[in-house]
Amino acid sequence: MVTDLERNAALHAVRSAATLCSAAQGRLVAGETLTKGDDSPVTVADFAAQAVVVEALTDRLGSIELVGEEDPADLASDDQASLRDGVTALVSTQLGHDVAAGQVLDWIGVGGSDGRSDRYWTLDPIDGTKGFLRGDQYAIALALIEDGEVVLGVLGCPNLPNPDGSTGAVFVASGGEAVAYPAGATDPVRVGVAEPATLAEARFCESVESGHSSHDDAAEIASRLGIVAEPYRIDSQCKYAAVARGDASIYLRLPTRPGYREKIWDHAAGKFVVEQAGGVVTDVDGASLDFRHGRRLEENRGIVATDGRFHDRVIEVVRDVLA
Ligand SMILES: Nc1ncnc2c1ncn2[C@@H]1O[C@H](COP(=O)(O)OS(=O)(=O)O)[C@@H](OP(=O)(O)O)[C@H]1O
Ligand SMILES: [Mg+2]
Ligand SMILES: [Mg+2]
Ligand SMILES: [Mg+2]
Repeated sequence: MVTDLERNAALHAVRSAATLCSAAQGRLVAGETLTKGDDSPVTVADFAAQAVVVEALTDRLGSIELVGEEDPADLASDDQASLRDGVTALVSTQLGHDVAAGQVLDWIGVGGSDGRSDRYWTLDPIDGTKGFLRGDQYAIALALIEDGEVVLGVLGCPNLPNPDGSTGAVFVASGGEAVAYPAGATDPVRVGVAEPATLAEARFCESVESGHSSHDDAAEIASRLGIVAEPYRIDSQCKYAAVARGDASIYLRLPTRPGYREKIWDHAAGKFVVEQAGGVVTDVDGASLDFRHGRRLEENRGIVATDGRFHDRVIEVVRDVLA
């Protein structure tokens, strides 16, 4: 069960992080980006966004359990002093008052939970960091998980173009529906998946980076399904938003190497937005995503999200191609 207090706190937290990230994107200077141990990039804005989400949630809800992507240990060494200062400055600007560096690191550190309890939050403060650095799409993804099931998903997509010409929307999924708050709108609009009459009319989306999802396998799957439209390549969990509101009807995330396990924060919020908008999300074998195994989806491989109608057929072809 999700309380109104939790839903409102999560929406406020994601909006605050989105404001911070929008202000920071395009203004990063040399030294404000770091390569993590797994060779992936992280910026001052990723750390700062995690801090402001924790501040917003704990201020309204008291202590929380959170599985967050970023780790304050990456900022701890003496070499990282200027990165720490950059993070602290972004957080202070967003909160409107000076905050001590130690406080900022403590907030980020709240995200260190192992994700093995009955009820926890998970956060990707910037999903699609490579897209963020390129000046493209990224998302702030926050979800609440209860007994291994997502019960609340909030997805901030600050650069997503809206049908009315505005830019940016926050998607909220809970209680049987998915809604979007387009930039500037106070009232939410209901979002629902597209229902193309035939698979041939479907459009699929995939990662921009071929290292995150195999473009070659996706092209083969699309060809076997008779899909003619070019793939919609868009960074981050904006792919889930695209399926949820009908910009595309399939999202394929196809393993690029055998041992990779998806991180829970890369999928929890987005997959719930698609489901509450009427779609279906599984792994490439058609199995439900299982959030009971800690920080990674240990029992799943890859992702397939669809509008629902053609899910079984898509899985059949995905399994054939990946076999
Ligand atoms: N090998 C591999 N396979 C699958 N996924 C991986 C892999 N390596 C990294 N990651 C995760 O990909 C996250 C970004 O995925 P995207 O779909 O947004 O990528 S892309 O920007 O569209 O190319 C990215 O999330 P962020 O770090 O939050 O950006 C990573 O967690
Ligand atoms: Mg990352
Ligand atoms: Mg991510
Ligand atoms: Mg991230």
